[in-house]
Amino acid sequence: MNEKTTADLENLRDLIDGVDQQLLHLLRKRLDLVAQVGAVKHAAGVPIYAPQREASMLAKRRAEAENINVSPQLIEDILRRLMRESYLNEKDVGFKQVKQDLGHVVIVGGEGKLGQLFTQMLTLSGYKVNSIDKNDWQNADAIFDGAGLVIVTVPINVTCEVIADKLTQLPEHCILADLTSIKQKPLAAMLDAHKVPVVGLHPMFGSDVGSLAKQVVVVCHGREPQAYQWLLQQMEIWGARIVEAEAERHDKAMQLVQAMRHFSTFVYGLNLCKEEADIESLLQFSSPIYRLELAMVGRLFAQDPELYADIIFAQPGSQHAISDYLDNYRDALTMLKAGNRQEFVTQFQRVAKWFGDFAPQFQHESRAMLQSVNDMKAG
Ligand SMILES: O=C(O)C(=O)C[C@]1(C(=O)O)C=C[C@@H](O)C=C1
Repeated sequence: MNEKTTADLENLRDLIDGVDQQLLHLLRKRLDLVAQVGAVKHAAGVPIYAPQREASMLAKRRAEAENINVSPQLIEDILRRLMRESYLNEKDVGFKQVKQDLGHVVIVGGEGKLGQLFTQMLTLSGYKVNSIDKNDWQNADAIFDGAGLVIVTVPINVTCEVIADKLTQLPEHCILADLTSIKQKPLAAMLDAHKVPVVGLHPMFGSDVGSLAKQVVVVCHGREPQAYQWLLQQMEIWGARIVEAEAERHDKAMQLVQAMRHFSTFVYGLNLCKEEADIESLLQFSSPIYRLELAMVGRLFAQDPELYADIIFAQPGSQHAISDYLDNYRDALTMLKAGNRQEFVTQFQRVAKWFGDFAPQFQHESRAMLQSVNDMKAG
């Protein structure tokens, strides 16, 4: 670089620094306004996530961006990231307490990660929350006395046992709920153990989400839904999207959404390990999609094996789904070994037709993800 180029670049970079600093101050200003919105929402019990406001705001900003020759996607990306920050900040002010005369909440398994998250959210909403864990059962009577809501969140393989053995003497009007990732058996166990309000919940997210905004909670109704309506409303205030489902339909979907997905990820990791793949080289030669794939596989092994064993072994039906997958894999391998390229193209087209409009939709969604994977690269 000659001297003139160096000087020109330096000048321009100084100007960019100035603009970035202005952006920083504008961000501070926006965060302060959002904090005020949080306080207003908290007082009125308005949900943290406002989808209509988001949609209309994004549409307006996109149109304005186009008018001044800024990419609409750029402003959308920035605003979506800012709104993620809003969810976190608005959460800190706390939430309106929907049910003020509840009595306290007991979380069975409150020391677990999901238990801790629900403890945090309920506490932020003004409820008194007690936890009962493995070593506390000798104090059970005192802990449950006066409880208005009991939430069970213990490992799947002991859930029904804990419900049947320990939760048959709850206070009369207490609501019994669980957070297990399968629903038929725990719901049946709860209905059996407890004669009054019962509801099955499945939070479709990990405990590290930060905020519940836009996160799905599946609700399988048990008994006396009017008694726990407030709980669903409370979760909506936290930003969650409530999806009602029959326990059977939910469990069937989980065979694919959870059991088969985690099992194939597990086998993928197992295969890399047995083949002694060199992760450093894989990273070096990764395309963004492969980087994302490695992240998805690798993150599994950063977590608790017991949790995934629980999910994978929870339903015998999952074995059928996984076994069908293996059959299809084998057939596809036979096609590959036979060098049947035409058959591959035919099958590909068949699947593409079956995906229909979802295929381009998923391509569009994954493009944004791949770009952020690329953005994260440094050095
Ligand atoms: O306008 C609101 O209701 C807000 O909470 C603010 C805000 C934002 O950051 O602009 C954040 C979350 C909502 O989903 C919508 C918009």
